[in-house]
Amino acid sequence: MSITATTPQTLTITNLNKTFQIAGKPVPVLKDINLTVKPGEFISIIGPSGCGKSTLLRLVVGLERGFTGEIRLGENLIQGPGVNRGMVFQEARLYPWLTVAENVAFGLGNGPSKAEKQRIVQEHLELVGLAGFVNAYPHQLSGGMQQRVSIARALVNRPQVLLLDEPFGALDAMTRINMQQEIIRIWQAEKTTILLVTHDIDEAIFLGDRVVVMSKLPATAKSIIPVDLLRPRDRNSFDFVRIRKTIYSEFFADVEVPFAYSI
Ligand SMILES: Nc1ncnc2c1ncn2[C@@H]1O[C@H](COP(=O)(O)OP(=O)(O)OP(=O)(O)O)[C@@H](O)[C@H]1O
Repeated sequence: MSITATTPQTLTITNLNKTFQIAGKPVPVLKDINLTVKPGEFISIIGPSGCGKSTLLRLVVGLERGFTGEIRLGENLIQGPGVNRGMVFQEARLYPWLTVAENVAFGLGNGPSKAEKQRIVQEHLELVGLAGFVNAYPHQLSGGMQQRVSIARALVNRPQVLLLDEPFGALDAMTRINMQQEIIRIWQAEKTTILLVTHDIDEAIFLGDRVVVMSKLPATAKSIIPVDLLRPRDRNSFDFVRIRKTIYSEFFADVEVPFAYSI
């Protein structure tokens, strides 16, 4: 059963442009990004290193200012951080001196009573499969378990949009595949809208309803490829391989590679 209270709304990114100042010079990073994400949709974002994928997520979560264009959740303009959006980073970023439960409770602030907090934390630890680790400390957990804690912490305020910035990048291959299945299970239970940045094209296809391929700087959303495959997905199926080929050619179309690739 879902523990998400609010129904997700459409996320609309319109004519989004972001320029950084680097060594006194303007560096346009994002150029005319337009993307409409349906409530509960899972979007994967891939693109060359340094093209602005993290910047895009940071703009949606409200951590980055100074842009032109609009980001809206439903009717509301996004102008800063808010509890309707949660973010998970590549490294779990847990407080080492707090227990698992205290780390998850941290995001709840002072609003709920102690008993209410305990209930919410327990629910979310069950959701990520860590109900038995309430009193453990981060150093007593594996990398995958730590990432589950950070996912629970990001979900604890029942966000409408969950932003995942290479959340499995630091994990070994087996744990990564396991976590991909876990995130699908959580997404299907919670029906949260998800934007995932990844460097792994197979991961993007395995997880996403659509894959956004960004260009090199200044980055545009140069193609948006629907992944019309039933779930659970088979990475070796003919259609998965077909979509992988399409994405590879989009991805490498404007990136110089010193080798011939074949798949
Ligand atoms: N706070 C900042 N100030 C100045 N420039 C920045 C800042 N943050 C990011 N940039 C620049 O913006 C560009 C995009 O960075 P970003 O981290 O969004 O890329 P990315 O696609 O997520 O990279 P990667 O795939 O390597 O993680 C880079 O050229 C980076 O130097």
